[in-house]
Amino acid sequence: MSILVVGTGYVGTTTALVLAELGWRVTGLDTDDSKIKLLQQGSLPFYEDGLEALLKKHLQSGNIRFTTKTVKAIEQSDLIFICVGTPSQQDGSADLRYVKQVAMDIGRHMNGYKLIVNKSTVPVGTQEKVTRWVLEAQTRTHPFDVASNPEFLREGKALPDAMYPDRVVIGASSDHAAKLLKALYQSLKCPVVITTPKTAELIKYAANAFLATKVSYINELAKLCDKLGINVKEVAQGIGLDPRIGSSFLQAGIGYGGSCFPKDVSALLQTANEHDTELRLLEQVISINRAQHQHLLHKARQRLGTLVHKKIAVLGLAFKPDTDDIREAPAVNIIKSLLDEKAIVSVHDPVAKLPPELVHVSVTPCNTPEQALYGADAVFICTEWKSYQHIDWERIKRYMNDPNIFDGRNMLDARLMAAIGFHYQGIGYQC
Ligand SMILES: NC(=O)c1ccc[n+]([C@@H]2O[C@H](COP(=O)([O-])OP(=O)(O)OC[C@H]3O[C@@H](n4cnc5c(N)ncnc54)[C@H](O)[C@@H]3O)[C@@H](O)[C@H]2O)c1
Ligand SMILES: O=c1ccn([C@@H]2O[C@H](COP(=O)(O)OP(=O)(O)O[C@H]3O[C@H](CO)[C@@H](O)[C@H](O)[C@H]3O)[C@@H](O)[C@H]2O)c(=O)[nH]1
Repeated sequence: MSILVVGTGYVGTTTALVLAELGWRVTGLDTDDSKIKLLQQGSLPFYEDGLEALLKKHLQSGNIRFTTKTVKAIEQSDLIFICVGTPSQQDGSADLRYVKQVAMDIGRHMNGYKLIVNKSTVPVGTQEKVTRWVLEAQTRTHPFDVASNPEFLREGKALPDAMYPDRVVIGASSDHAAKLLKALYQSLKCPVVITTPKTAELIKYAANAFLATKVSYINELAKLCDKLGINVKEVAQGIGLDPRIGSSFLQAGIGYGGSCFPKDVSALLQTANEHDTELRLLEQVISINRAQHQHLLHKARQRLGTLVHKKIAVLGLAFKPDTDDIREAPAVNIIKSLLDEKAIVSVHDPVAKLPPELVHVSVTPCNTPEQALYGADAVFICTEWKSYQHIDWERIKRYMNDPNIFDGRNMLDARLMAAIGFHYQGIGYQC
């Protein structure tokens, strides 16, 4: 079976490499020439631990190759994964234009049976749309199936998540398609949920919306903890030990970001709207999250009186550690608010870069955290990079103008920081 993966972003590249590791022959296709050139040379177009070694291994083994030649790639494949982006539109719904383009390309260049598998996160009913788009584009009739196979990997953990998934979800409308996909994944040794395409599509949104709800729930509780002088981390531990609740996604902070939770919760709400259904809980999840980063700014304003002309060091730009992805990163909103309030901002992140709209404004990008912290009136921790735990805080305190830490990820030890002489505040967590 010859496999084509269309879209070589975070999901497509990981999928292609894991399939290559499982022994399949895989082609990665992208319209972005610069990404393909990098991949052909054995370099990743994004930061993701462990993937580059696998890329080099399978370029050598011959299990993987990359191309921008759409027609040839489609003609030579039996199984095609769609892994292109599905960004938010103005109204919050998912933009399916890239998925449509791929479906039309496949239809136009089909030369025999193809199993088309959609891995992009798409609204319920998209499998039917893809089927229609392929049919409309066909110039000669060829049989095909369209299945839904949502992806659950996390950035920063993409390789282990894809190699050892908790489950594989297959939404297929034919036994043939379900059997082919089951066979493809059989060596993964995890539960396989075989269902309808619509159910598979909803499972993906329901999973992300549930996890986002957990985050907004603990963030709401953290606000109460602040008022009551209670440590939210202990509350999270105390409730998380109940297996019905579970300990994951109970880390309070400045809110969830990234390319998935914000857009997927909005898209699910939009689907509900289209079907005259109110999802009031999810409306609140979104609104809590949108305001969450303000909580940290509020604490700083209260402590410093004003942020005007205060020197603020922001540690961490990425929406979470171990990735360079800054899509919907809370740090970016915090920096924009700081600039609006005329603060002087310096920023450090081990891998992520400032977005273009913040490059030519008065934000100083720094190569080390120490550089960012020099002369600062306060530090805002926006991403819990492990390396920030290893900063020599005692030494750095001497170089700060005013030793204030506003820890948006509750990553430092409040008591230790206070003992060193810092004024330390986390989210629902302080000394
Ligand atoms: N990033 C994640 O952690 C993650 C996890 C699970 C699911 N998802 C979902 O997977 C999908 C892809 O996400 P991503 O983060 O990998 O996106 P991405 O933006 O990193 O990559 C998408 C790629 O598709 C390419 N592309 C667009 N149109 C194309 C076409 N016609 N032909 C060939 N290539 C084309 C783009 O050039 C880009 O390289 C989205 O629906 C997302 O919601 C993402
Ligand atoms: O206890 C927590 C856990 C997460 N977050 C934040 O939530 C966001 C999302 O984190 P995470 O889920 O780890 O990252 P993603 O890579 O966005 O992965 C999510 O989105 C992917 C794309 O759909 C899915 O495949 C994954 O299963 C799902 O976890 C980040 O900003 C985190 O900082 C918290 O604030 N507190």
